[in-house]
Amino acid sequence: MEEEAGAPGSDVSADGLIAELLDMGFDFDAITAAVGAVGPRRGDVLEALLGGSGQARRGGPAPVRPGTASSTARRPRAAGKGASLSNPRGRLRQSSITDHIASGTAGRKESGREASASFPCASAPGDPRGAPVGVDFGSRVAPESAGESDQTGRISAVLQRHFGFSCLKAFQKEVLDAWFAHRDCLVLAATGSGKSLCFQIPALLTTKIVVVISPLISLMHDQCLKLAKHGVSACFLGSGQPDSRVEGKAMAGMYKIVYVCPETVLRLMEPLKKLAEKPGIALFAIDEVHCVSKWGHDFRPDYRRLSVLRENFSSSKLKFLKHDIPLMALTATATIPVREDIIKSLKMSEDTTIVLTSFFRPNLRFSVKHSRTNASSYGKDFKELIGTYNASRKFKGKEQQQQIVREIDPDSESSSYDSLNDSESDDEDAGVDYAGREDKNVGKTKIGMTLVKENVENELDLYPRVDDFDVSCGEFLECSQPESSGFPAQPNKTSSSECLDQGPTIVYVPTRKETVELANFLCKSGLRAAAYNAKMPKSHLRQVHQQFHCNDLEVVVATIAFGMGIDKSNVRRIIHYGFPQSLEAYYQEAGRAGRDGKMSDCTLYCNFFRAPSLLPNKRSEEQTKAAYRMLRDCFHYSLNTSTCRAKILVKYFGEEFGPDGCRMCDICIDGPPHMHDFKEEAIVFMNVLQGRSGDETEDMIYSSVPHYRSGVRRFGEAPNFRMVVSHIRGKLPRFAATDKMWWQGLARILESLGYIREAAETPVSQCSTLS
Ligand SMILES: Nc1ncnc2c1ncn2[C@@H]1O[C@H](COP(=O)(O)OP(=O)(O)OP(=O)(O)O)[C@@H](O)[C@H]1O
Ligand SMILES: [Mg+2]
Repeated sequence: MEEEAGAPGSDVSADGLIAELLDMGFDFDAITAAVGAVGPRRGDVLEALLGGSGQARRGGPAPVRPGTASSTARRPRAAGKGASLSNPRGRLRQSSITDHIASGTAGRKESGREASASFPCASAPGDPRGAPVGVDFGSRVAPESAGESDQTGRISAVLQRHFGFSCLKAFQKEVLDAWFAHRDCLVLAATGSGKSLCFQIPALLTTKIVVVISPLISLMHDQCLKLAKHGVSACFLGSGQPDSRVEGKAMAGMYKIVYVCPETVLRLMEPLKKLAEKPGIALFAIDEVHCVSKWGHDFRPDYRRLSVLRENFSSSKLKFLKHDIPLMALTATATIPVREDIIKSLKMSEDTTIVLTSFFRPNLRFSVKHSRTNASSYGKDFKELIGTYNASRKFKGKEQQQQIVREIDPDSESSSYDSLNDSESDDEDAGVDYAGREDKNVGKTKIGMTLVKENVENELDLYPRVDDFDVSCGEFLECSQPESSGFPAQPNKTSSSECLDQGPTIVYVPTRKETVELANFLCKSGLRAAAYNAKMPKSHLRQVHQQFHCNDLEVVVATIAFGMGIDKSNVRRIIHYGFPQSLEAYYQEAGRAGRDGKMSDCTLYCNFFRAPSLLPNKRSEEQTKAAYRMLRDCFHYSLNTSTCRAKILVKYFGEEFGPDGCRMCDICIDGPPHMHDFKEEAIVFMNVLQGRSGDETEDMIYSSVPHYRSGVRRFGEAPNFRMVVSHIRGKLPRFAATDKMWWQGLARILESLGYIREAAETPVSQCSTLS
């Protein structure tokens, strides 16, 4: 039987333990401090680390469900059965968090392969994949005949010298082994686990160039800056590249790592072939590779065309190549169908190595709350957040706080937010898209800069755009000082005040307009907040990135345009104020939190009736259906009252979680709610939906699934939800005082059980009885 974390006698070497704990998502500094304090006993170190998280939380924001989380959060999950995952080729067993906790995990075998959960700074003994396989190391490193220990030594040296890390994580080693073997590799590892290092290290082991395909300028910029700081020359190419000479220099091999957006790769095929000949291309890394798949949440058509890489850079096509140039495809959010689609679409080779780690993030605490998610609920929903930040700078003078407000909105006296309070008026507009609502305040809002009207038009950022960012500098040399490139040298040091000891918050909202509305509201409540959406001027977006990285902002209120790949260690809260587009998008965005391994909150505020109105109408039928499918998964996630949130999320990516939950989420803490019998209400609702009086309460047989609309009803269409509720409240006195939101919840439950359907969906003909 596997030993539980913290059990006596579960000691391993300090290096092995550090590697295990890194894999679990703990911060390196925290681990070494804990090992220093309590010695290299796994149980003691875990206790110290988890105790430390609890302490950190006591000093941090109030927990979502106060009072109960801290004690249970410290309990390690019992070692259950190791998670197994049906991976596309069945070659590798997925590691689970229990692997990381249980002792003796390294060396467990499955399917003929070692699923080592950890390794110190040396290859696992006897690992056949560690054998030297003719890597062309070029002039910087030893010749190909070098043994495995030399290989490990070189990696260690590079890791220490450039990144200051003492060990690779187990999965990083697996990936590098595949690269040494010239194999294509699909890397599926949790957000914040360190995927970037997998393709950055090869650039430092050879004289060849690493070409990285990445979807966003902001992401490329961020990574280039970090590389420059670590003494690695890099550049990015694409529509956002301000210096036309950089492309030529990159194709001449002057930067170790070249980031390219997918559109540009297609244009650069010929120069890349020359680069492959001299000085050579070590690998093509395709980051955020879920963008390849139509089934993924960030589908980018140009990613699909990246099959040209396998077609053109093989030894059969380019005679000077000894081996095909390996493809390394990486993502944190790919469901099983998406993985299959990726391998097929990119034409990855038959013997592609799939490196699969647990998607579980042990320090993320998930919860769901129900809300109107509009301006009328800001006051109530953000009270705690505002209190948290304001309290942390209580020693600051009142005068200074007022100045912040004046800076941000000189028109504060005319603000509509003055009227915001905790009242829960039964606003009939709640749940209706903002499109039809006039907000005179927004056009004249200032958030550190003047926003013009077109910045706040009510549109969704459907896909993050590649040119999402405006940069002044397009190349990043080893000697570049990060300051000169715009971002600070110490990105996680608080530069402006002590108020950010909690770490910042990202609030995701569905529409661009809301980014401005909510940011304005938070600014007026005394917080340092900024809006971020794709339609804002790029100079503003750049400023937000910079301030966010410098800890000058407490809250960024953003659409999906902000997030993918953002690697800031101390983000403490991710709030989704409204439904995400899919659970994949949700997990990706939530993954921005807690990258330092400390406890962080991921809260979803949902209004079941608002989501469909946010689906853009310019979609094909197929896209609309897919969007509904993804939304329905989000509904199920939020409607769930009995299964651990983390369990549902990792299951979505095909991972079995074992019998226990995370013991941190709202479900694990609060348990399932008391059951209520709402049969009478359900029958009334369905009767009215079908045009009956609603007074009959006996079981009814329906000839088809009744439909309803959440929007305005047109002639001949299914009844509008608002009318149904008005009818119930008007005609049936016992329901006169009922809340519309309550009926919305009931309707979504009925829908999830198949009793009713929203009219925009394809009708399903079936008989249902409520019994
Ligand atoms: N071997 C290691 N030891 C310690 N820290 C590491 C190691 N490898 C990577 N890290 C750190 O982990 C953090 C996250 O890395 P990275 O941005 O590559 O994550 P990611 O897996 O690409 O996440 P996402 O899916 O969100 O893009 C970085 O700050 C990096 O320095
Ligand atoms: Mg990444």
